[in-house]
Amino acid sequence: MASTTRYDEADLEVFDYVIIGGGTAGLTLAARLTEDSAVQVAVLEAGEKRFDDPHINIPGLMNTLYSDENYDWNFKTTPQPGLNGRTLAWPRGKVLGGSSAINFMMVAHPSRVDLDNWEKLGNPGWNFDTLQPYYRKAETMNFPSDATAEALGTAIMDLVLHGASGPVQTSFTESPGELDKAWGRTFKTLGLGPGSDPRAGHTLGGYSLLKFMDKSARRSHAGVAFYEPNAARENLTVLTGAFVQKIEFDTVQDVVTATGVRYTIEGKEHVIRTRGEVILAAGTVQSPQILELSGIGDKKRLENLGIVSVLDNSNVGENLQDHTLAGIGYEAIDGVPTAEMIKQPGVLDWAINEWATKGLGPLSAGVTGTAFLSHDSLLSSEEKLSLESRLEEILSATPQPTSPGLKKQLDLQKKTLLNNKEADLQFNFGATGINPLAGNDISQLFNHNDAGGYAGIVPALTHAFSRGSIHIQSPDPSIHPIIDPKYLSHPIDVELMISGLLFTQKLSETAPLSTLLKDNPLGTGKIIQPSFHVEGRLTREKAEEIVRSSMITSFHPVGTCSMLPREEGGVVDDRLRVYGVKRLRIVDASVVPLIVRGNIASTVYASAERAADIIKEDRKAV
Ligand SMILES: Cc1cc2nc3c(=O)[nH]c(=O)nc-3n(C[C@H](O)[C@H](O)[C@H](O)COP(=O)(O)OP(=O)(O)OC[C@H]3O[C@@H](n4cnc5c(N)ncnc54)[C@H](O)[C@@H]3O)c2cc1C
Repeated sequence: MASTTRYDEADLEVFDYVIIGGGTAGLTLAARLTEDSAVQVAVLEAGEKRFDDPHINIPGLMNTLYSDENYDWNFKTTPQPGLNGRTLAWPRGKVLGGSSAINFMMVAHPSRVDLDNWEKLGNPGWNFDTLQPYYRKAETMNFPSDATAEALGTAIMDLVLHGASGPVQTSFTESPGELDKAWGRTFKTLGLGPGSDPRAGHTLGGYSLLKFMDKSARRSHAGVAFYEPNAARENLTVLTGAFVQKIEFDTVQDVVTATGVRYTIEGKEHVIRTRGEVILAAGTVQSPQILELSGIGDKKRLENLGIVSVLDNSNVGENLQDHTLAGIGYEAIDGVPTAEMIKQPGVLDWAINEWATKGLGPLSAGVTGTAFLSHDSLLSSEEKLSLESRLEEILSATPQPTSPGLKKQLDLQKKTLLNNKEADLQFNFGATGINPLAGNDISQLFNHNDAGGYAGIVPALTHAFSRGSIHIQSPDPSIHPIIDPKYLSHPIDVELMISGLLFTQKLSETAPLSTLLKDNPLGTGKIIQPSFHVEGRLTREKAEEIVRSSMITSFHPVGTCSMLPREEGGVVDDRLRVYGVKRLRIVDASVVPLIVRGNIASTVYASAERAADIIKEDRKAV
């Protein structure tokens, strides 16, 4: 039985806005648009409302969410030639709250250059300065206790840059272990400590990160942040278990206008109508899927599937970009707490109790550290010279993009890459081992059979050069689209991932982290987790093998309905209106035209906050 609000009545109403997808962006929009009690909003969400579910709420249980159809759409990529032909799992949240309810809860921030690039690509008003207030608007940052602040070195946090009254709660874990405390200090030893709050727009270096959780270490996601406090609003209707099939249009004298949405609930078909707009917020996989199912996309592709073309735009589903990661576990010395301790009898029950009663313990932690580094700071000066000449070589040898839009994007990316003040890699850190074979089932990512406890150091690309696509393969909405990210199809991505893995070795050998990790008895550095089969030291060749055999998504796909000029790859304009259709917008991660560094949920919230203001302005102007 679907847990719904007034779905039986919804067919009879006509709404000002019908939002497809009650996820990160969709619920942000719904909350902001219904601040005006005269505006009627309906949200259609295929997943259910699971606000009291411990699997969602307890940070350390996040791995139990993946591959489970109660939470995850369970998408898979096509076999990836760059990854030895492997097929990867692509988790996406199928629950009220969307992917914010199943993500790793890491809070990150793009650089000024990242966001200013959006404007340079032809989107006036989308830049660092215009978006910065919206990051604050969405957030309430909870300061850590004095002891935690001291242990984690959070003095860099600048109150002015954070929100104090927004719906989404952010906090630090109040139970840092020895490894968590060592992370930021290790970067300081290397002279790579951050000089300012990561939100300043230019910060590089390693630090302990904020998580999307409240003071009691409960996950703060779009469902509990934006929907729960507003659930009683008369003008907000949220239908869960509502699976959208397609958008309905009226076409009069070649003018196509969105008028409603067809969806099924418990197998029965319904149509919900709007006098205003349909807003697609189904995420990077399903926003292009729903457009194509509705007849918006490449005409030939759709007609081959028997779908009547409503609007020919071959940009739909293209420009797919993602972050990718491949990590290594280094063995912790005996007695240093790691996630593996949960395997001991009785510890899980104790840990759940610690979390439930005090918001503390190992389950309140998860990923605790991150770092943003330019390739410039990764290596010795000799290695750096060799890498830089290789980068130049690869960049000039790689075939140039034929589309003018992609050329503009890659030119901006090259500038970022060659700018030593911009990050090329993110390094994530948690006191846990990693399963190198978990690519096809993320629920197994932290499950491994190696004896001992580990510290996982996980480099991730910040600005991948590879581009892929997502397209439907059937007119049946229940058939998953074809997801082909073309990982590592650009050789720069391979080079950077290799450099990232090599740098993990350097980190493991730098104090204080090094003092908490076991030495290899053969005198070859620290002990790398046995499943990675590294004998002796990690070399470039071995690192490439690990990248190709264990690299996975970093879960941040964007770009499939890019906000760009149409002739340069765009699906929506700078007011997020779908080109060629009236009363249809897209607001979610799919509109991001060029991927930004780090975890993107904060950027999705900020963009949706800004989108709400744009939509309100446009409503006034009518
Ligand atoms: C495993 C994982 C880990 C991540 N870790 C982090 C992290 O630590 N930090 C971070 O900042 N970001 C992280 N991210 C990324 C971030 O969470 C997402 O980029 C962001 O939440 C996407 O927001 P969205 O609004 O675009 O889509 P979503 O939040 O996914 O919302 C889309 C919604 O639309 C619904 N929907 C889709 N199709 C239909 C349909 N046909 N009918 C009805 N409803 C539909 C979905 O069920 C979903 O609720 C992670 C993501 C994942 C999956």
